[in-house]
Amino acid sequence: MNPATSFAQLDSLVALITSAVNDAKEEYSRLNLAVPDLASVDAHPMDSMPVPRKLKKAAEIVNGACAQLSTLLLSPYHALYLRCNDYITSISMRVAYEAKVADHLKEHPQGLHVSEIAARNGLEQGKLARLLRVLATKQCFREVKDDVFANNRLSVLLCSGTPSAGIVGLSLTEQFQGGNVLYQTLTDKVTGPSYAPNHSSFSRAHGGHPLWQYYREVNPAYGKRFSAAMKGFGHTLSTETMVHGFPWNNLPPETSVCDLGSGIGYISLDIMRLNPGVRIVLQDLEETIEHAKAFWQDNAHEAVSEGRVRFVPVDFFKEPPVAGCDIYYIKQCIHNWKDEESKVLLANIRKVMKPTSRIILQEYVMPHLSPSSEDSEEAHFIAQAPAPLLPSFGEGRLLQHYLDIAVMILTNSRERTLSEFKQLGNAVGLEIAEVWDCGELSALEYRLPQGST
Ligand SMILES: C[S@@+](CC[C@H](N)C(=O)[O-])C[C@H]1O[C@@H](n2cnc3c(N)ncnc32)[C@H](O)[C@@H]1O
Repeated sequence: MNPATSFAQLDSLVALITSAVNDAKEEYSRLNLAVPDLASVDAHPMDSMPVPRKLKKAAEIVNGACAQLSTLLLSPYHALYLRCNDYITSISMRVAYEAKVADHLKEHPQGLHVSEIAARNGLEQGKLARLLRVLATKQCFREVKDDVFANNRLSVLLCSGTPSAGIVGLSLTEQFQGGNVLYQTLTDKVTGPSYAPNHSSFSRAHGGHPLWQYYREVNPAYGKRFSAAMKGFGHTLSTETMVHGFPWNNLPPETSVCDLGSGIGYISLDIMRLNPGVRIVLQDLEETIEHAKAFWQDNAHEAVSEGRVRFVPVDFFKEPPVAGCDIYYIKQCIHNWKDEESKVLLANIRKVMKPTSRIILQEYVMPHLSPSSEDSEEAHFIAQAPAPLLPSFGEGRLLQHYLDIAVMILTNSRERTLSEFKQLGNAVGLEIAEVWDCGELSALEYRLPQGST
């Protein structure tokens, strides 16, 4: 190929980056906000507000295009080696998290010598410094002088008690341990082809227990951490955007919303803050509903005392949820189960729907990566990235693929495409009426077919 022709792909990627960065600057100017400072440990206003669509898209394009551009310019040996060793970031992060490095640095904004950090957590200082340097290279922690480390915008989120601490712990322990035995799980004649929860790699690494049973019977402390992790993960997925993606604020007063598989119900709390007229019913397994009660008592006790929220334990496979609600909201539960169980769950809801009831299922809708994919319905609902990026935005939307594998490891389940969601609904007599773009996740709206009872 003519060298000049081959430069076109470099130029296209750079042009995409330039245009996306300009969009980002416009959004920060419109909101009168500065771009976050990576060295700062203070929360930025953008961290707790709905991320504007234009800014989110700009970040996805920059992320996808920078990754693609650097892969073009690096030698393939170098690029491949880096990918094979991505886990070194995870293991370094685990050491920093377990050894509470961020906590130790909290009172030392100017930084602390690694010998002092090591004196507090008992690790060998030379090894600790090398691990922290890997993380600092990935913009988590800063090395402010030789062997002196300080927190920054990312590392401060590793501190105990922050919203992200739970999801960091879950990712780096139970999920990581499961991931370690994924290959054995996939090549085992029994567990490889199976989608049963007790055949997950998590189960292989944890005495054969499926995840929920493990939390209930073996490690309730991790079970509690999982509930907190789901709330923290809301920040990763930009909960605010998820809540603003569906018109919750237009629902008439007294609309009943059953949050099924609610966890502690933090999204429902956001929904109620957006529309105080709604009536919430939280439904989950008994022990999780106890966590939900405590969370609502701490964060919205007046809604509890005024009866605007009810707590009703359920096993959603064994019995239907509370009957006759206007909305059945179910977020990131179906992705934990294979089709058979998912159909039972949806069929149980269908049994108690009124003709006007809607199911709002909030999940990732997985894209096709191939530019030749002709799923026109998907193209209608799901934004495609501009060429020469992968249509799915490549690394710009890596998170959805990470989560797809996380649920493979933890619960032996998967994220689904739009046509798979359609098939699930059709199998139990439900139709998809709308797909709402909620930023990271989508909200699929299922209704009963017209004229059905
Ligand atoms: C991935 S979490 C999602 C929680 C919440 N919707 C959110 O997005 O944060 C899945 C939830 O399903 C609940 N769950 C699992 N099995 C269940 C069952 N048989 N009946 C009711 N809830 C169940 C879990 O306790 C957990 O809270």
